[in-house]
Parts: sequence; structure tokens; C-alpha cells
Amino acid sequence: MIECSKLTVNFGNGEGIRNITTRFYEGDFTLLLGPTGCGKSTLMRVMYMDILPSKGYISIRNWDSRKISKRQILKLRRGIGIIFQDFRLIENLSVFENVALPLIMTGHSRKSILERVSVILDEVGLLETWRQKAGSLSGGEKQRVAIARAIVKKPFLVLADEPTGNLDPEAANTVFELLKKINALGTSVIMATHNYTLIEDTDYRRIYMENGSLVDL
Ligand SMILES: Nc1ncnc2c1ncn2[C@@H]1O[C@H](COP(=O)(O)OP(=O)(O)OP(=O)(O)O)[C@@H](O)[C@H]1O
Repeated sequence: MIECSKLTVNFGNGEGIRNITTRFYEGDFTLLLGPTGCGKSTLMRVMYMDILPSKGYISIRNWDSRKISKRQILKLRRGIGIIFQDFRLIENLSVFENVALPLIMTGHSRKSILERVSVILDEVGLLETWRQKAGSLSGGEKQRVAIARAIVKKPFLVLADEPTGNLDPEAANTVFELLKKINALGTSVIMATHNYTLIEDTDYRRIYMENGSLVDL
């Protein structure tokens, strides 16, 4: 699904990622591990082509960073759901509106939005909160809204960048279980995390990074 070849992002200050060659497979749950600043977020940003490589390339399904246009980047992003550590919700909008936003922006009908958002909110266990302002929720609930927003358009890939970093262990577990469920239903998931306790019992593929490079173990 994703092929990285000699992938390099150079921020001009000596930081970034260097010479990454690997593949990510369709349907997998992949864990991206490594210390702060090792390049996990940068690698994820390249995956949704928020940054383009300085050298080497990344190809995702049929999109290749060497020849992708701006319009095609928007198309690629429609197939990718993104979850951040800090939730990035619009706090003064309701839970429903936050999740509906990606569908509103792509011109779905009111009826299909109502149906789809209700189903998704039910899946993440937040149907009853649909009217509440996102800003009034707990951290764990906010992250579940962010997950709902990420999957509402049925992406082929979910990128979760430290999704449990701001959560207590119980909320972190709930979020991880949800991501596992999403993966079990067929969506590929790539999750960057520092939370080794959370993942210790899983046999998902682990990719380790250090100083912008992959570590061979
Ligand atoms: N836009 C940028 N401009 C300059 N340097 C950057 C930029 N973004 C990231 N960096 C640097 O590149 C390196 C990799 O950062 P990145 O955020 O990818 O690491 P990370 O592994 O995700 O860290 P964390 O676990 O703390 O999120 C770091 O040294 C960081 O300071």
C-alpha cells in the first residue's frame, strides 16, 4: 500500500528523516516507535503529503510523491483519516458537527450525513453526546470524536500520531481498542506511540526510528 524508497525530508536545520526504505501493507496495524524527535510525525506528514520528500519518494496506492499534483493530494487525503495527540476538534461546535464536517465539505446530502454520523457516533460510544459542544468533553471522549471524524469518510488508511499521549490509562485503552476494531474491519492503521505498556500484548508489526532513520533490530 505504501512504499518508501530512500525517503528523506530535510528541514534545512539538520533535522528531518533520512534514507527510509520500507513498505507498509494493506490491512496491517503498524506501530511506529522511537524517542521524541526521531521523526515519527514527519514520516506521517509525508504519508498524507503535507510535506513532500527532499530526496527519494513515497508512493501510496497509485499516488507517487514524484509526480503528484495539488489536486491529487486532496484526493489522496480523502482516503486517509488522521488523528493527533491534541485532538484538533472545533471546540465550540457540537460533537455531531465536528464529525459531520468532512462530509459537509465534500457535499454529501443532509440525509446521508445524518445517517452516517449517527452510525459512527454509535460505533465510538458517543451517540448520546451528539448535541454537546466538543470543548465540554473529557480528553478520552474528545479523542473518540476525533476518531469518529477520521473514519466518517471510510478511509483506506488511518494515521494516528500519538493518539493516547494526552489520556489517562483507561481512556488510552479505550482509544486503542477502537483503533484495533477499525483495523479488524479492514482499514489499515499506522500509529505512532510512546506508550509501550499499551502495546505490550499486541503482535502488530513494529517499526523503530532513531535520529530520523529506521533502526534494524
Ligand atoms: N517544520 C519543521 N522545521 C524544522 N524542524 C522540524 C520541523 N518539524 C520537525 N522538525 C524536527 O525534525 C525532527 C523530527 O521531528 P518529529 O516531530 O517528526 O519527531 P517525532 O518522533 O514525531 O517526535 P515526538 O514523538 O515528540 O512527536 C525533530 O528534531 C524536530 O525538531
